[in-house]
Amino acid sequence: MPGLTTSIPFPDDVPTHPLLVIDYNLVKANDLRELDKLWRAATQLGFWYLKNHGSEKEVDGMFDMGQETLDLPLEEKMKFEQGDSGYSFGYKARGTIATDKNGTLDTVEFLNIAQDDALSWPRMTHRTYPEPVNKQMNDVITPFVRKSTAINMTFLAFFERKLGLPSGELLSRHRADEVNGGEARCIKTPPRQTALGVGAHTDFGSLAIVHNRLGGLQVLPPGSEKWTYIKPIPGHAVCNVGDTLAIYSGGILRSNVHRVMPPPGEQSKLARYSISFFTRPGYHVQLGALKNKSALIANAVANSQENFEPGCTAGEWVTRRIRNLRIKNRRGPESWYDSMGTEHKGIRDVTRPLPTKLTS
Ligand SMILES: O=C(O)CCC(=O)C(=O)O
Ligand SMILES: [Fe+2]
Repeated sequence: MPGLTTSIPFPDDVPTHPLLVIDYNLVKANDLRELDKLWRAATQLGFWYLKNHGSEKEVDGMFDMGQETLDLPLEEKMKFEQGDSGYSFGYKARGTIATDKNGTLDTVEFLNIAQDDALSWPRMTHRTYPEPVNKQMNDVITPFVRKSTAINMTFLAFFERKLGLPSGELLSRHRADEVNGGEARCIKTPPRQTALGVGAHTDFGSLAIVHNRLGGLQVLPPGSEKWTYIKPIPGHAVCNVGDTLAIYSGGILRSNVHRVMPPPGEQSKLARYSISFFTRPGYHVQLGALKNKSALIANAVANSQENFEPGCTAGEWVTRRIRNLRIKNRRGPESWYDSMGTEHKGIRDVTRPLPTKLTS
């Protein structure tokens, strides 16, 4: 089992950020103390560990499938490349995305499999995939997508209640039977890298579930200027809030900046594979704070300097965000894109607050 060759432990001399541990069994049982902890995690850092997620078998299968696919010859993988138009599904080659203001290229490759394709299999909704994906769709990928979707829908149902939204307001924006940008991802970082793998970013969609066996994922905690590792804990997923949920909630739910570095210490000798699942709203759903549906959200928007009105649909949003990342679409070494996907001239320092009003 590829990722399990974690013969090298996470070093104990690098700083790590403690995350709250949420027990999925207790969340499903509506345990009030656990739900309170989940709310704190989602509103303060926007990251938490999830234990008892019940998808260990599917996650192991995803690591095997991901390694088999990403270890294919480049020529084979390139037949499924995403291109530069902002399309999310398929293969992303190394060196196609800038990780900083100088245009330093990324060192990771990854494969995105659309939630829609996994759920409609063997009927294609968006696109085709390499053979190892097709082979594992029934036994591994579709069950993984179903379980991950169920987890995120459980979280959304809870957030909806806590945000004072009428029942269904968040869930109906993330319907699995409407075309959407949800996807499963496998990322590969080759051994012995020194540069950033995935540059500082906030996730584009609503919720992410990340499964890691090696270190590398880092967060920049609010108010801090120090990037710190999130230590992988066996059997625990790392969950986080993304931008579209931050937008709907008027910033109450926090989409925190994070990045992927090469694994720390001796672990850097190993190739790093990670498995993630992203829930995104339906393509045709309009983005914007749900301030007319909840007094809590209206109040949060009134007290915030941020712009929660990108003025587009979730489909347009994700396309724009991805398109802006691709190195071929960058207009100069000193442009950067804020979390609303808007291009800015000049040097961005992610430890500095974003400009208050954005013209999107
Ligand atoms: O590989 C990881 O640990 C996280 C990846 C990530 O942040 C992403 O794909 O958005
Ligand atoms: Fe991310």
